[in-house]
Amino acid sequence: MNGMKIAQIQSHVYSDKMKNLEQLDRQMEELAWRKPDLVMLGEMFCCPYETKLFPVYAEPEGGPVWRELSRLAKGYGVCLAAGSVPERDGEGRVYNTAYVFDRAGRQIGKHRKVHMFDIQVEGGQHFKESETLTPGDKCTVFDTEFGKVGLCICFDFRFPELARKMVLDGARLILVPAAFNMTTGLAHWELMFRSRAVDNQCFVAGTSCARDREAGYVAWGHTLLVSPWGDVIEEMDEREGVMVHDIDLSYADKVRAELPLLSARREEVYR
Ligand SMILES: NC(=O)CCC(=O)C(=O)O
Repeated sequence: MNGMKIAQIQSHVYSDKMKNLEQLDRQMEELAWRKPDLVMLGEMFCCPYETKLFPVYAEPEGGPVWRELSRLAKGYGVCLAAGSVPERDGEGRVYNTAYVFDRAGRQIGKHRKVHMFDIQVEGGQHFKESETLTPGDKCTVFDTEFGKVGLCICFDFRFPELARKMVLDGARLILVPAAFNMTTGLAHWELMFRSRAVDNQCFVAGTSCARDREAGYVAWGHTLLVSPWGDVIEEMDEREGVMVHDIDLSYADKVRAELPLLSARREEVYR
C-alpha cells in the first residue's frame, strides 16, 4: 500500500510519566475520526529531556510504558511510531529508544539512538547525552504495510550517511522523532530535513515535542513533513498541536525515476 495518512502529535511533556500517556490516549481518541494510518510522537515524549532523568525514567522493553503504547496502537488500530523513551537493558545501560507498533500492537520497529547529542555551542546550547546514555549501533529500516520505513532519532539525522543507508536499504519514508533547541532550531532544523529529503528523494517526518520555556531543555518544536522533492508539506510552530496528511509513497519512486540521483551514484569514485 503506497497511500497513507500520517498524524504527527507535538505535545507538552509532563514530568509525570503516566500523565503523558493519558494525554496521548486523549489525543488519539480525538484523532480517531480522521482515521490516521500512522501516528507519530516526539523524542522523549514522556520524560523531560534532561540527562539526569533518563536513568530515572528508564524502563525495559516490555515495561509499563511499552505495554501502554502497544495497547494504544491496538486499541486505535493504528501504526504507532511512539517517539522515543529511555530504555534500560539487562546490564543497566540506558538508551534513547524509539519503538514502532503495528495496528495489532506488535512491535515492528526499534531504534536506539546511534549518535549521542554532545554539543557545546559558545553562548548557546550545551548538552551531553553520553553522561547517562549508551549509543545504539544499528541503522534501522523495518517493514510496514506501507513498505519499508527508516527510523532514527534527532541528532542521528545530522549524519547523511545514516539516512543514505536507510534509503539504500529500501526506505521511502524516514521517521525522525526529535527535539532541536533554541540555538540550532532556527539555523538548522528545516534545512536539515529538506536536505535529507532532497538528497535521498524520500519523505521525511520530523516530530518534536512542544516548546516549554520552563523546561531545563527548551525544544524548538516545528514538527514538519517534507516531500521527496524537498517541499515542506507543513511545518508547525512551537505550540502543542497535531498535523495530519495524506501522502503517497510512490511519489518517491516518481521523483527517483525523473531525477535519477540514487541510481546515478558512482560509488567507486566516493570510496
Ligand atoms: N535531541 C537531539 O538530538 C537534539 C539535536 C539538536 O538539537 C541538533 O541541533 O542537532
